[in-house]
Amino acid sequence: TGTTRPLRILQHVQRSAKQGDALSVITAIDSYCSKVEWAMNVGDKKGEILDTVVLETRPRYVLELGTYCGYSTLRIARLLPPGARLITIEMNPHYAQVAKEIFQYAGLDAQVELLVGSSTVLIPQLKKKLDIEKFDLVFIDHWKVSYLPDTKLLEECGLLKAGSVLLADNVICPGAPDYLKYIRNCPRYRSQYFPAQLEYLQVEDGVEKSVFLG
Ligand SMILES: O=C(NC/C=C/[C@H]1OC[C@H](O)[C@@H]1O)c1cc([N+](=O)[O-])cc(O)c1O
Ligand SMILES: [Mg+2]
Repeated sequence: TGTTRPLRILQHVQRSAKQGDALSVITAIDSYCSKVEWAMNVGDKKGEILDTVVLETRPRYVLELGTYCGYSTLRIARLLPPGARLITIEMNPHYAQVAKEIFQYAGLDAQVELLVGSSTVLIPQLKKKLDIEKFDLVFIDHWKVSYLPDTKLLEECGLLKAGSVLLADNVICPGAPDYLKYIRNCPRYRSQYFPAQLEYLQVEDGVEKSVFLG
């Protein structure tokens, strides 16, 4: 095995992290991706901003768009109270399989509901299929061209309420210019930019936190 980057990350986790210890899994992934090979996890610096937003939002219903290997899913899941629900959508079945194994290794697989498929197809099904009313927090980290259409879809499907928080990764690099323009000019949102760096690199990036006003 070890033929793909996600599989090599999983192998490193299984070799270096402590089973059932989510923080050691998070640390192992950051160590591997900063020293051995880069991967598109939100990373430790932007991850701390994510942690802060999760802790201050205290969400009951969380949606993540773009699971990849599950790094940010773990960062969120470890901070949620029992009874909270974390739904993560990944359209690449291989990424989803690796993420599932990483959740199991970290002991958080019961806290995470992983859906494999296109976010644009799955978002309109969430209310019926998963009995979800509204999301308190949405972490957006999938294809950058999908940020804006999927945000509009969340609005149209009535999945946001006054106070819902959107947190978008990579708004500078690779960038999501149409999303930024919309979310910063739409009167239904109050946005705040958190400058940081692209994961594991000295390149400028940041996350955009936007509160839906209803
Ligand atoms: O494309 C990025 N993320 C989108 C992920 C895309 C994958 O997830 C959904 C789909 O399965 C696709 O294969 C990305 C890219 C960089 N980057 O520096 O290229 C940095 C990041 O943090 C990123 O989230
Ligand atoms: Mg990202």
